Amino acid sequence: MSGARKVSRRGRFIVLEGLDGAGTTTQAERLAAALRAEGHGVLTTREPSDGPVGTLIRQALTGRLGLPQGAGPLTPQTLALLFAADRTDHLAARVLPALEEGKLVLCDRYVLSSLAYQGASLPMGWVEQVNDYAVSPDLTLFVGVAPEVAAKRRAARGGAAELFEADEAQRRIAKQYLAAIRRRAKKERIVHIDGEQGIEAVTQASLVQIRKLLGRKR
Ligand SMILES: Nc1ncnc2c1ncn2[C@@H]1O[C@H](COP(=O)(O)OP(=O)(O)O)[C@@H](O)[C@H]1O
Ligand SMILES: Cc1cn([C@H]2C[C@H](O)[C@@H](COP(=O)(O)OP(=O)(O)O)O2)c(=O)[nH]c1=O
Repeated sequence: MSGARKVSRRGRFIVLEGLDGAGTTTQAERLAAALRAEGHGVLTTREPSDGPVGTLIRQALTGRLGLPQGAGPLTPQTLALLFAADRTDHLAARVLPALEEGKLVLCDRYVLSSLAYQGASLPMGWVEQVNDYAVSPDLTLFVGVAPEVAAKRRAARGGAAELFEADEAQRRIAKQYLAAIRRRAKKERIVHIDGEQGIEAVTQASLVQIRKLLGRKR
């Protein structure tokens, strides 16, 4: 990000991104296992985080906020600010300490999700601005799948539908991801992984990119 702070980080910050159902949760677990087996210290984490604001967001996404009768829904702006607020807590509580300890941090979603999801209904420049505090990842792996493929995988996975999971919203978010990647790729390393391959192939393609990062001098 333009105002990204320089923090002492001996570790590496790796982010997984993609549509709901693209397979980032599956890959985060598999990549962590593979990297730990190679002797790396790994922290797996996610956004929305498991902190107080992240927990509130997850309740909002599934309509479980428990608001009094008549209290309106959160506006897109409020939600964007909540994601950005959660991010600052998450960085302070989990990500930055692990990076300082020299760990590999594998994070399921980060700023690019805000640019794609909140940027689908708000000016992307504003969303970027409210996330200015967030440090840049060393590598982002975008697990790309067609919205129809992601929808089939969500249906097979089951579970309650969340706020952004309607088919039309996902098609808009897919386009927005590509616009966000074009915008951020000038300043950050973002690699597209073909997420329509089998699970193991996606893991191996991701490991190639992570090993490249680990082999590179800072
Ligand atoms: N490459 C893949 N091929 C086929 N199915 C997959 C693949 N990756 C994940 N899945 C399945 O799709 C569903 C959604 O995956 P998940 O990792 O939960 O997605 P996300 O965290 O991106 O929403 C799960 O049931 C998972 O087993
Ligand atoms: C981190 C982040 C997530 N989101 C959305 C993406 C998902 O729809 C939802 C997170 O829910 P989650 O359960 O993590 O999604 P999944 O496991 O299916 O990928 O929040 C945003 O809209 N903005 C953000 O900044």
